[in-house]
Amino acid sequence: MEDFEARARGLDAADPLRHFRERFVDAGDVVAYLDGNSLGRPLRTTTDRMTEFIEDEWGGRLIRGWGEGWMDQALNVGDRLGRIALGAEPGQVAVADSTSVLLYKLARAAVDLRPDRSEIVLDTDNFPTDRYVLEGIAAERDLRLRWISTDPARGITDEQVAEVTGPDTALVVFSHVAYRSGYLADAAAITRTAHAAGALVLCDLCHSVGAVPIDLDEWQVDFAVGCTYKYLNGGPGSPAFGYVNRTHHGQAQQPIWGWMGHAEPFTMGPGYRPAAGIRSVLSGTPPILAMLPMMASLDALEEAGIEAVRAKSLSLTDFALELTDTWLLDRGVELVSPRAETLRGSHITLRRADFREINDRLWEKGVIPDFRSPDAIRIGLSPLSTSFAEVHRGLSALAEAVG
Ligand SMILES: Cc1ncc(COP(=O)(O)O)c(C=O)c1O
Ligand SMILES: Nc1c(O)cccc1C(=O)C[C@H](N)C(=O)O
Repeated sequence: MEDFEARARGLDAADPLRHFRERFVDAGDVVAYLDGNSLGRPLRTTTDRMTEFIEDEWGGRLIRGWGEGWMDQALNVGDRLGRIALGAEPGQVAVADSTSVLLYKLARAAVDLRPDRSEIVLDTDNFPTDRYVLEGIAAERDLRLRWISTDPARGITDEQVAEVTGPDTALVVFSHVAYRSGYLADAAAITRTAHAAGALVLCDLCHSVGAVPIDLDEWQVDFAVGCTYKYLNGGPGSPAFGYVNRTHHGQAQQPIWGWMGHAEPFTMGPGYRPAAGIRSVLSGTPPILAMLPMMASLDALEEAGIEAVRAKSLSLTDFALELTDTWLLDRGVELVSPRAETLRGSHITLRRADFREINDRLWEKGVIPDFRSPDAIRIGLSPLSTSFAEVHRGLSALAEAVG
């Protein structure tokens, strides 16, 4: 019988990113945190960064801060995020709002670029907010939703997109990594397929950003959104980001015409005139304070490099899959995630009828995976903060709980 605990120790000792773990705030009672794909852990430097900001920039500079950098912060942090994690040249990413709101703004802008087309393509297993927001846009713009039925263990494929896209398709919306299964979609192929039909794409990056390499410019994605509280450790409710490919600047027009997206916000004149470029994505005052934790995380991500992060993510999920195969699959547990590396995000999902109750028991013991109704447990592995020992502790507790 293999000693997996020793294996985990060896994997941690050989992990080139192991030093990053100490940089995260220690959650005293937590035995294994396996939910970084829902809410990432804070970096220790976040505390200093926030204190300094409150004392010096906000407390010291007060309203003068807007003229000393805050007005551009949503775009400067967007550029940095674009370079480190999104494969986006400067001037195409803004940090603002929540994912739901940005999704609405950019999907509306997208369908309005194809006014003679009547359908939005999406898949049945996309995250609820994506489905609901698109239902709302369809009602508002008198469009039809064209559903791709996805097997929860898989995600959306370009072949499926090819089957349903055509001259009526205005927009294809999909998640790069599926929230339930962790399936990694081929964003470049889906984009090519949509473009071949004359449609645009909007990609939801919530479950990939910070864990999986992304190359939005190279893939020629039209629009993208994502959150910063998962693998970017931005904290609960931290702002989202939106990407608008440069080719659409000056044409794409989002529907919430606030003063911060105006060409001259402080003129306060009559009538809306959108700012040039990505600034027009903004509506209201940018959440300056709420961007700070994510900035600490971007420092760490830049230092580690996204390729090394991806390599560790794959080793972590490999190890979790091996433990699953050895301890769980003969006990009525089903794996609902792809096994192939090329199709894997940074979480794996397991299913059994009694997992709701088992998840509650694990949380009581400080083992924290994530439960998704009706019967799935997600094991989310955040490469900079999760150790192999933690994966071992978490899955052995799960194995014990399933009996
Ligand atoms: C794929 C995906 N899209 C969107 C969201 C949510 O967006 P919001 O930050 O607006 O709650 C989540 C998670 O909450 C998600 O997993
Ligand atoms: N965004 C969340 C929230 O505000 C509260 C609790 C959980 C979440 C989540 O992150 C859900 C998550 N996006 C998911 O993949 O299920």
